[in-house]
Amino acid sequence: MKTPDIPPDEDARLAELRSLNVLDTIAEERFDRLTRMARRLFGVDVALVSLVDENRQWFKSCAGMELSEKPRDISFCGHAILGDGAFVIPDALQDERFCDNPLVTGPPHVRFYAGCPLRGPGGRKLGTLCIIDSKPRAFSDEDVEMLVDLALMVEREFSAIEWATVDELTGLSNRRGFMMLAQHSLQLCTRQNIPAALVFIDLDHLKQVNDQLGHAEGDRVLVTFAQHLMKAFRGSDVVARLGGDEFLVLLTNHSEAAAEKAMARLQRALDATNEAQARGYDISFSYGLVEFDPKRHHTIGALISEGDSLMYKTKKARR
Ligand SMILES: Nc1nc2c(ncn2[C@@H]2O[C@H](COP(=O)(O)OP(=O)(O)OP(=O)(O)O)[C@@H](O)[C@H]2O)c(=O)[nH]1
Repeated sequence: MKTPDIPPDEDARLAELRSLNVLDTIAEERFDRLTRMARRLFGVDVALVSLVDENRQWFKSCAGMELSEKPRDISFCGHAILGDGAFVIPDALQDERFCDNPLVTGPPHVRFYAGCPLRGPGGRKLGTLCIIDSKPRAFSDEDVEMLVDLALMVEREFSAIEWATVDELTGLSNRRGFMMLAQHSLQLCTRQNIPAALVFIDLDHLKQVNDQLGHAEGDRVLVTFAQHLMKAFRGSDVVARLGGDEFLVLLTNHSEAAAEKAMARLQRALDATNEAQARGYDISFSYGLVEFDPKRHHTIGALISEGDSLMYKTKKARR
C-alpha cells in the first residue's frame, strides 16, 4: 500500500481548511443534496464530501455510508488532492498502491474510486468530492466532466459558508459562525464532561474614537483588537465578533481560572501595543467571564446573556 504524500503547501492548506470552520460541524442539507445527487447520477454505493485534515479525512457529507472519518494515511482522497483533475481508480485490486489497503480488503470494500479535488475560497485543495463503489467500473470523460461540475457546486457552498460566517472587517467568525461552532463545541463538552468558559468582551469608548478621529480609525481599533484576540487564544477556541464593538471567546477544556489567565495574557499584549503605538488614546475593553454549566445554560443564548450582564457590571464598576 502507498500512503499519500503530503502536499508542498500543506501548512497553508491546513490553515485555509481550519479557517473555514467546517470541520466537525453538523450535517447540512446543502452538502447532503449534492452527495445524494452524485450517488444517484453515477449509480454508486457511496458519495462523500471528504476534507483532508492533518491526520484524518473527515466527511462533511456522506451518502450511502454511516462514517464520519478515517485515517488520512489509508485514504484515497489524500492521493486525490495531490493532483489537479479527477483521480480515478477503476479497480483498486489491480492497483498496487491500493490492493492491500484496509479500505479495500475490509469494509467498505472499495473497488472503484473517483475523487475530484475541492478548492477552498483561498484556492487550496481542502478535500474531494468522491464516489466509491464495491464493484470495479470504467469512468468515461463524460463522467469526469460530471464529477468536476458537481465538485464546483460543492466549492460554491464552501464560498457561501465563508461569506455567511466570517466578519468582513476583522476576519473573525461573525455571530452566525460563532453560533454554529459554539453549539457543536458545547454539545461535545457536555457529552464528554469537559469544562468550557465564555468571555463576553466590549471595547471601551469606541464611539469617542469614531467621533474624534473618524470611522476609519475606529475600524483600525476593531482590527487591532481582533488580531490580539487571535494571538491570545488557541486555535481550538472559538473567537468571534458578535457585532459592533462586542466580541466573544469560547474556551473549551479550560476552567474559569485558566480562562482568566488567557485574559491576563491578552491584557498584557494590548498594554504593550498601546505603549508602542502611542496613538493618543488606549484601546481598552471590559469583559464578563462565565463558566459553562450545562445544568444552567440550556442554550448558547443563555450563556452569552450572562456574559453580557457580567461585562456590563464590570464596565460600570470600573467607571
Ligand atoms: N469604526 C467602527 N465603529 C463601529 C463599528 N460597529 C460599531 N461601531 C461603533 O461602536 C460604538 C459601540 O457603541 P458603544 O459600545 O455604546 O460605544 P462605546 O464608546 O464603546 O461605549 P462604552 O462601551 O460604554 O465604552 C458605536 O458608536 C458604533 O457606531 C464598525 O464596524 N466600525
